[in-house]
Amino acid sequence: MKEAGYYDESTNGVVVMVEPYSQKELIQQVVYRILDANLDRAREGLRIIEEWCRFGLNNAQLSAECKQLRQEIAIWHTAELRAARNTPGDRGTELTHPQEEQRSSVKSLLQANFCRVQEALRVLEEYGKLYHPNMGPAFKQMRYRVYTLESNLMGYQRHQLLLRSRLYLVTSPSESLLATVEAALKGGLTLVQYRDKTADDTLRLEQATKLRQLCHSYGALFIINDRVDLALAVDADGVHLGQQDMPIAIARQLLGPQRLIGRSTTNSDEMQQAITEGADYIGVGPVYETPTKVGKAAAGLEYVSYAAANSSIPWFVIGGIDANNINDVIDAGAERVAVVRSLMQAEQPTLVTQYLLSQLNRVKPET
Ligand SMILES: Cc1ncc(COP(=O)(O)OP(=O)(O)O)c(N)n1
Ligand SMILES: Cc1ncsc1CCOP(=O)(O)O
Ligand SMILES: [Mg+2]
Repeated sequence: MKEAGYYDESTNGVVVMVEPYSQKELIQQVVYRILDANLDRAREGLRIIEEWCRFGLNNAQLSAECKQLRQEIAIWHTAELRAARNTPGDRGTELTHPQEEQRSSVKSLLQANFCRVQEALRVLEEYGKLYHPNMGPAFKQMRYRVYTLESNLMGYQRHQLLLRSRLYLVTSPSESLLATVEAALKGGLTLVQYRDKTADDTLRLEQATKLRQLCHSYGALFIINDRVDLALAVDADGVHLGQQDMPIAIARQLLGPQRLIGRSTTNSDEMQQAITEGADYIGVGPVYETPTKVGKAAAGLEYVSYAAANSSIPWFVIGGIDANNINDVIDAGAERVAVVRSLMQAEQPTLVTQYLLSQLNRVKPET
């Protein structure tokens, strides 16, 4: 015979009951406590995610899936499991990780809570097998649903932010790469592409990792030029592919449905093909000839007007655009602009970002 203490809720205080327990009963109590704690943990984590889906994203479908999962979990939270609770005696409640106290962004908050929910569901799946024959399979299925929820939520957020983005900074090699990008982010930039055609992969990995962290800390999207492998390696939001780069279908297979794929286009055929192949956005240009892309002929303002009338997905005009001519491309129908030199060579990237955005924000978006 063993002794075990527990918290008696009926007296509303800490009462250590000393009762005779068999070894089997003692183990059962421990299993019940594990189930009770993890049922709470999974539901709390889902509630935190649900609040963002509801109030942050205003997305009824994602909110409903969180709610449905919470309700399915609640069904398993029986009175006998609740009765096994032993909060004052649980040393684990005092343990917090320093990272739990600090979150750098909503994204990291959501990721931490998805992690928490998935861990709790895994515990419920394993220990649940000792409680009821249906509990293990039920929680396994819920765990997979939470993976799908996470992927859908992250993909939805990316697409929403892409739709809201009017200005796109494509970087060029620079001594002050991070400082320039940060200055532009401070001005309200929400979309950045890392483009370095000559650096070796060690430097690309290092710079792309730092830029991804920087962009995400400002809530901005981070895209990699040309390289799907690099995009995956640094957990970027997507990749930008030219006509000579990897086909969209293969990139999609590698990146999955939730990351963004952009495609460069210089004419109507390339535009239609990019849309048919499932690009999330297109580059339209070069509108003007530019030293950043030597030898590439200008597509001109006519192609901008064509895109305005025909593109069913977000499109960014690119090539030679600056504060002096931005209103010409806007007049031709552009609502979104991508630039390299205008920001990378600006003395005050924050001010230039604010100016370009102020011009673009005068037009109402179609998509
Ligand atoms: C937004 C955007 N549009 C077009 C391009 C050009 O891509 P690509 O034709 O592959 O040329 P490189 O940039 O790889 O030299 C782009 N990068 N971004
Ligand atoms: C990468 C690219 N693709 C078409 S034009 C261009 C470069 C645009 O650079 P800038 O904004 O300095 O003219
Ligand atoms: Mg390319």
